[in-house]
Amino acid sequence: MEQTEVLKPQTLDELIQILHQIFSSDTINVEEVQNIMESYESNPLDWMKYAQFDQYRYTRNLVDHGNGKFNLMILCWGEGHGSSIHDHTDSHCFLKMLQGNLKETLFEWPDKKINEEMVKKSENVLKENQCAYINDSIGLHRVENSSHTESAVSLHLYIPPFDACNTFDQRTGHKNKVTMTFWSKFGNKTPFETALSHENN
Ligand SMILES: N[C@@H](CS(=O)O)C(=O)O
Ligand SMILES: [Fe+2]
Repeated sequence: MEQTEVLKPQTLDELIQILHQIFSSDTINVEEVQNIMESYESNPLDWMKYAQFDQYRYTRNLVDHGNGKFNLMILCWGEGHGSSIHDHTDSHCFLKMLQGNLKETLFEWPDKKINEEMVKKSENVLKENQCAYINDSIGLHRVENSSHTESAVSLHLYIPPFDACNTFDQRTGHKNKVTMTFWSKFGNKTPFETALSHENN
């Protein structure tokens, strides 16, 4: 344990190795993981093959499935692309910037009984190499690349993995379960039919 705290991953592969070590035990030290994710200095040569964009919306590209314990993926955000407001299915979620900036807006969980505009808690711009953390007890979020000129790339770590989440209507707080899909896995584009049968967040 002590050892991993001082390790600075030099490459994405090294970061992945460290994550495998850390998650071989069942306890999660959020701050430790956040520090390690942050200490990796993004090098596009490490992650280029996973950075596959779509013209219309952000893509989710699987990098490593952590022996079933975690999912590590690279999300590619074109200009103006954003997510809906969503939860994280009781998982831990780490979000590290690899390129560009993303705006994260936090929301409170809506009251199921009342139909009203959701309450914004905070807004934060995530910059290159920064690593944010969220889980369902912190709240819900929306993530956006608000730039009209630059794309953005982020590295997401989910423990445990999940493939469905709830999205929320900002005006009413109504939720909707959606299945999430991978645009590519391990650098290979997902076949069209498989990708089509699911929705993105
Ligand atoms: N949690 C989202 C991305 S996010 O940046 O909110 C997802 O896994 O698609
Ligand atoms: Fe998210």
